[in-house]
Amino acid sequence: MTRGLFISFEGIDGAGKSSHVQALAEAFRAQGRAVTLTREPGGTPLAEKLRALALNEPMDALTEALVMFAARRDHLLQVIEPALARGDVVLCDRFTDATFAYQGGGRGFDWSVLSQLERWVQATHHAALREPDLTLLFELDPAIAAQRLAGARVPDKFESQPVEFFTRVAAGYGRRAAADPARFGRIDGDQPRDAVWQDVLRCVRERGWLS
Ligand SMILES: Nc1ncnc2c1ncn2[C@@H]1O[C@H](COP(=O)(O)OP(=O)(O)O)[C@@H](O)[C@H]1O
Ligand SMILES: Cc1cn([C@H]2C[C@H](O)[C@@H](COP(=O)(O)OP(=O)(O)O)O2)c(=O)[nH]c1=O
Repeated sequence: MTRGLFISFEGIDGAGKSSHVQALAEAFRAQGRAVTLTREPGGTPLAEKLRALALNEPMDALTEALVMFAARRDHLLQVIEPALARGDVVLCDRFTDATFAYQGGGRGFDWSVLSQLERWVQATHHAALREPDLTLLFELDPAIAAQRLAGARVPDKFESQPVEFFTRVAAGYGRRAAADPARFGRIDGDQPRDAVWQDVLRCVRERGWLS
């Protein structure tokens, strides 16, 4: 049976990841793979309710981290683990690196507490610590990301944060990538869309997952 694959997409808001999630799903389907396309926070009815709270209601950093991990636990058990067990390619728009980047880096919440929560939440019957096989990290100067987002959509609680917040978020992502470089494919988001897409394809192809 085909082994499941778990790929997450990360980056500060406005880094340009969204259109590539759908395109990568189509590339895998074109080669005969079943794809589960999902997102965090969210991906189940319960986790989508938690998403609406997390993205709209003011709350302290620990509450925010707990809501993110509660949503993640439900999503992992209901959607991600069953899909991986079927042999699907799971493409997830954000996963735990976002909690380290936003709640850890952005909000300044304790990194070691997040590591403990990660170990608790991501232990399942299938894996001692479920993590993506590959994380595509879209990197872009926060000032350029803010320019791209201006006028593009109504900002949520995170998107309306100042540029300095996203500088800290980006540093949080950098810290996660430095701790586990083999898991990360770092993509330069400051390129035309097609060049970014070619870099996405290269990261997946060099692992032998797409021809
Ligand atoms: N390579 C690119 N160059 C210029 N603008 C881009 C590029 N990729 C995306 N955009 C635009 O930037 C904005 C944010 O992109 P989006 O994919 O929604 O970012 P994210 O999902 O990372 O928050 C959108 O208006 C999008 O059309
Ligand atoms: C998964 C996750 C997301 N977030 C934030 C990052 C984003 O600002 C927001 C939702 O992500 P996203 O779906 O990328 O937003 P959009 O639909 O506007 O592109 O939630 C956290 O703060 N912590 C987390 O653990």
